[in-house]
Amino acid sequence: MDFYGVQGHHVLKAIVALLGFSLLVFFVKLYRIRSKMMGLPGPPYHPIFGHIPVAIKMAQSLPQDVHPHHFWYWLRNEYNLGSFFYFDVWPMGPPTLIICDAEIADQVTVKNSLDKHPMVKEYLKQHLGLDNMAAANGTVWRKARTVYNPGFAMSHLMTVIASIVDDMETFNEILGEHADNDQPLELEAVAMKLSFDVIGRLVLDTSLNSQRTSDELVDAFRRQLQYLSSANTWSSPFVGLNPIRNRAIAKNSAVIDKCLGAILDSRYAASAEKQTKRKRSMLDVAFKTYNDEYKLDNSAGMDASFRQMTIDQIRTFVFAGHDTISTTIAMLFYFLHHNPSVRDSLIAELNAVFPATSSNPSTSAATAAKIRADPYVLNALPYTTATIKETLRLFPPANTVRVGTPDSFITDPATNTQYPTHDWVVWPDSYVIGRDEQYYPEPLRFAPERWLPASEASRVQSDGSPWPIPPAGAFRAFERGPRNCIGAEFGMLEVKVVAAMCVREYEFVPGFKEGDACVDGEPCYQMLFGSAKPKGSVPGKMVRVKKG
Ligand code: HEM
Repeated sequence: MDFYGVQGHHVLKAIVALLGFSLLVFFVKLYRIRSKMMGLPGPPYHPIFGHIPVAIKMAQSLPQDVHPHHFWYWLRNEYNLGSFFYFDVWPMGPPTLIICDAEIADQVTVKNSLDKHPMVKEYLKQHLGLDNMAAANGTVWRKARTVYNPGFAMSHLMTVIASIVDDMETFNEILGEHADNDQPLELEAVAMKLSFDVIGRLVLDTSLNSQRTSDELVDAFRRQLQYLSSANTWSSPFVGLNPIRNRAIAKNSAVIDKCLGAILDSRYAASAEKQTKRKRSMLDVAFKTYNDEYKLDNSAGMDASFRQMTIDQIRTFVFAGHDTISTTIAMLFYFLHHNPSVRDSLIAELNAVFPATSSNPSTSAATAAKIRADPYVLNALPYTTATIKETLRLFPPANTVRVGTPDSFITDPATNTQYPTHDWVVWPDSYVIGRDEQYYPEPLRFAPERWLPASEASRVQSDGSPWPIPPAGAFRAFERGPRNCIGAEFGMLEVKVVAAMCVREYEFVPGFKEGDACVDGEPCYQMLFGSAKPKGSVPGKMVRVKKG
């Protein structure tokens, strides 16, 4: 048989040769990867299949939808692994070095901050653009961080708090409607709309009002987020090839660009005038830093590459900020339900700082008034801060993934031996470190007292001895070093406002059922959905707290 004049047996030979070559490349790579693992610490290793047999056992022991945080915790416990270990399931996933020790984690993030792994850019580029701060490295990252750092400074955040309190009042009302109608809710999903509104205030100085209405920009963002869950290397490496999915992402992206571009252009034109006013949006702050740095004059119009970079960064702030905060809010309510004595202590602090008054008999109204008058009061809530930190310790919603290099090694502090990072995805794991008994006695106990200042008398364990002070590197919910979370202070402030305005008026009753899948006995485990999200978005009911 002829194919366009080429004889059939030639075609067959070409196919066989191609297949043979591909197999050769595959086996050479397999050999190279497997031989790198020899002598490195990790679970039981098969010279051909690597850790795939272990991964199969792990998959049988955990629900299918778990976040990789649970993989690393399970492996460490199951095989009694130490402060770090290597895990190689290639070609099912990239060979990974998991760090479970505070000091070693600091070696790759603080002392020598390794670049973000290219797979982060690969994963995020369709959603956030190529220059997004979360995935960029080198000068692109440095420029973005320099432009936006002033917008996240505490002095600037405090100018935004009053408008955020408006959104919080809406959130409080919505919780009340759910309680009064006895309606089940997914708490994280309800809190996510609040997060969109709050980020809109911070970044765009706009009321998106997505808690009550639909908005073209927010709707496009929300549609876009649906495509995140399947886009992870572990579940399906082929998902990025789906043309229907890619078209939908491109369409949403165009809507987001259009909406943000319109806001940007009008703000840029008005920014010169706004710089004289006290309250400025993050965009105004960014424009000023940019203009100062490049000695530009607004009237010349915005440089096209700066415009695209700005759109990418705003997308990044929405992406990085919306669900990390909503997860933290939902998990705070969840942990408070299971720890009534913590709830009592939290309420005691809030009552002392934000008492109801004759002019504002409801605690939320009194709190809103006090925060509007003096936003810095939010920095004087040690127990509330401790409760949020404890929530983040047990349920860190995000993590970093770095790339190893030929000249960077980790050093085991116990032996002073160096181990390679080159060709490994480097994953310092905040979840495993946050549950390590050497830093946190009774690690599974929700005990905010461990975060209180050393001078606080209540900073004691059940046996009366003081909680040990964990090393700084053991709390990594916002990561550490130059690539730490730019929105950490803002995230803490927002959750504090929720706690102050809502916890005394509503209690959340989780709705997990007998027989629901659990991880370590916990039905509300972490799932992979962009970030580490709580199972089922934390289903349950809101109940009004009885007065008196
Ligand atoms: C409770 C809330 C939050 C948590 C737990 C959290 C956690 C984190 C973590 C762990 C990282 C490191 C990620 C990595 O290395 O890939 C990170 C980075 C980042 N976060 Fe947050 N975040 C929170 C809120 C926010 C908010 C509100 C914003 C913005 C409005 C934000 C913006 C960012 C950005 C832009 C980065 C990348 C920074 C860089 O690489 O220089 N985050 N966050």
